[in-house]
Amino acid sequence: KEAEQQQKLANVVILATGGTIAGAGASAANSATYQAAKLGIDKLIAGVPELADIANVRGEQVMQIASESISNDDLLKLGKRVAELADSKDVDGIVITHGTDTLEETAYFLNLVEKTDKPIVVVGSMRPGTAMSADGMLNLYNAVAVASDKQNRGKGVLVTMNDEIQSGRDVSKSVNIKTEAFKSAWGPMGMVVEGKSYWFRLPAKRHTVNSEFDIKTISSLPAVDIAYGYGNVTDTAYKALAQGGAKAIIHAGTGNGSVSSRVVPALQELRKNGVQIIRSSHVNQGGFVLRNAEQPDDKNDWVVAHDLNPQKARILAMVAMTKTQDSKELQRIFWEY
Ligand SMILES: NC(=O)CC[C@H](N)C(=O)O
Repeated sequence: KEAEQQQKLANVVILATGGTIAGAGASAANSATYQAAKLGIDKLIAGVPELADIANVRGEQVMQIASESISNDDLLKLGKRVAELADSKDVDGIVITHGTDTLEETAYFLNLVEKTDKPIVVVGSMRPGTAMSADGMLNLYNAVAVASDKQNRGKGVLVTMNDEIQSGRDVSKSVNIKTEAFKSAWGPMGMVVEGKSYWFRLPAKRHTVNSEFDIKTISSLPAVDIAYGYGNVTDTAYKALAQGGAKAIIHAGTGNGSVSSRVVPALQELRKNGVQIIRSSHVNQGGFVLRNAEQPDDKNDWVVAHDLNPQKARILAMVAMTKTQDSKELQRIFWEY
């Protein structure tokens, strides 16, 4: 009977990378003070015995770190392992446990480069498993449930936190401490309740199988850095980043991605020297930067990130620049993804 049930269940691999979902605190009252990335994947799986009812689950520890320390090389390593598993006939879905600080970056990266329609779900938690009212167990259960359901194929890389199914492209950590941390300016795509997925909308942007990018052909990512716009800003950071080797600089601009008059000449100069300048906005949600609004992008040969926040714009710029150094092509890519 047991063997029969196993045959019917989907095969889901959990790739563990660390974060709070693998964290541990000194006491149950420590919901915010704890160490991330302490528990191995076997302990995480053992902590949610109900997983065995919904999928044949196995785990792999890809790394064990807090996500603010994830490097481009880590992204490539994870992305290549996801692709290998997605190609395997006996894998139906993939879950990645991840720290929440850069979860949105990893989810968007995978959304751009994984050529599969199998569900890929990135998940984390806001409280360690040792805390009262820890959210990791349910988030992981929901992630495995979403990854094991064939109906969830072809919808891009997903993020399941706080009962919601979010697009890996759109979602962003918008609140810290609280468990309703992950939001998208365009709303969640669905809900996952008691392991069942309920869909309300689908992504309009190119992703996974419809993407022109493929992790299997990417061996390194170019340096792309971010500089922040604010009152009384100087051009020091922008120049330093270029000197440090940045091939593109994401301007995390005020409002419409506006650029201080004290910074404009340096950015024009950097562009002439070959550095791509990409204007985004650091407003909290719903940034929307348009070409030639606030700044003459056609004249300056700059790119706009449209609705992508600065950290997501960095991911897309890196991936795009593995294929093109042309600013018009870059701009096309920023509209399409
Ligand atoms: N809630 C979290 O996962 C944050 C812990 C840690 N800073 C990380 O991103 O891995």
